[in-house]
Amino acid sequence: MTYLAIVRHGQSVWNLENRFTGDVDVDLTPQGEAEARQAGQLLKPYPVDSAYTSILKRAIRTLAIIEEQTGQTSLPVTQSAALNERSYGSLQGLNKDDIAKQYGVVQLDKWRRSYDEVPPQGESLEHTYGRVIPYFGSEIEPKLKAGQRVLIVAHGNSLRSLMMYLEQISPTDIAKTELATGVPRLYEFDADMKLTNATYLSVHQPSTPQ
Ligand SMILES: O=C(O)[C@@H](CO)OP(=O)(O)O
Repeated sequence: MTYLAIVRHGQSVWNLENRFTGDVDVDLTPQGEAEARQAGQLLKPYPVDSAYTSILKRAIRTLAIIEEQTGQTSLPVTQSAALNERSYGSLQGLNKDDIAKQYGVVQLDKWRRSYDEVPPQGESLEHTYGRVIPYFGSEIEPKLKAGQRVLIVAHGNSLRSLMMYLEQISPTDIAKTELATGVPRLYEFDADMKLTNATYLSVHQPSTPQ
């Protein structure tokens, strides 16, 4: 039995400004740092043997903050561009509301959430899947199969493609699947690498006495 935790980086400056970000290397906001700290607290009960992240600073810094919080500061960390956010091509830097005004909300939604729509000069989710999953299969899955526990800190769309693979989400259903910043998702596997549980970690709300 082992587990894999995935975390989308905390809020970035361009998340806050509602701009297409893709592979532009923008930093975390103070709120993004706070989200990373909370993710670290939630991950404390789930120590890992190694961690993976993209080569973009919003993910690298989120991972570093998580490590500080969990106390796992000497974790082996691998950075790979295979885990980068999908490229939004010529949409990068543009405001999403302005794009909605120019092209309509239906087109905006297709570019953001459909599986196969390709943003101008960018990557579709299908393209992103095509680089994330082979990397996961060759570098990360063998470690899980060997019983090691792994943390991946990456991006909304690179992780949505991984969620498709792990949870067998269809191209239609992935369009409705969102991943919030800084909220860890934990996958548990049995000895045959069969997924036994998938859950978001969240702050425990004490129940109100009846
Ligand atoms: O702009 C982006 O790169 C992504 C992630 O922040 O946005 P979206 O949610 O539109 O895919």
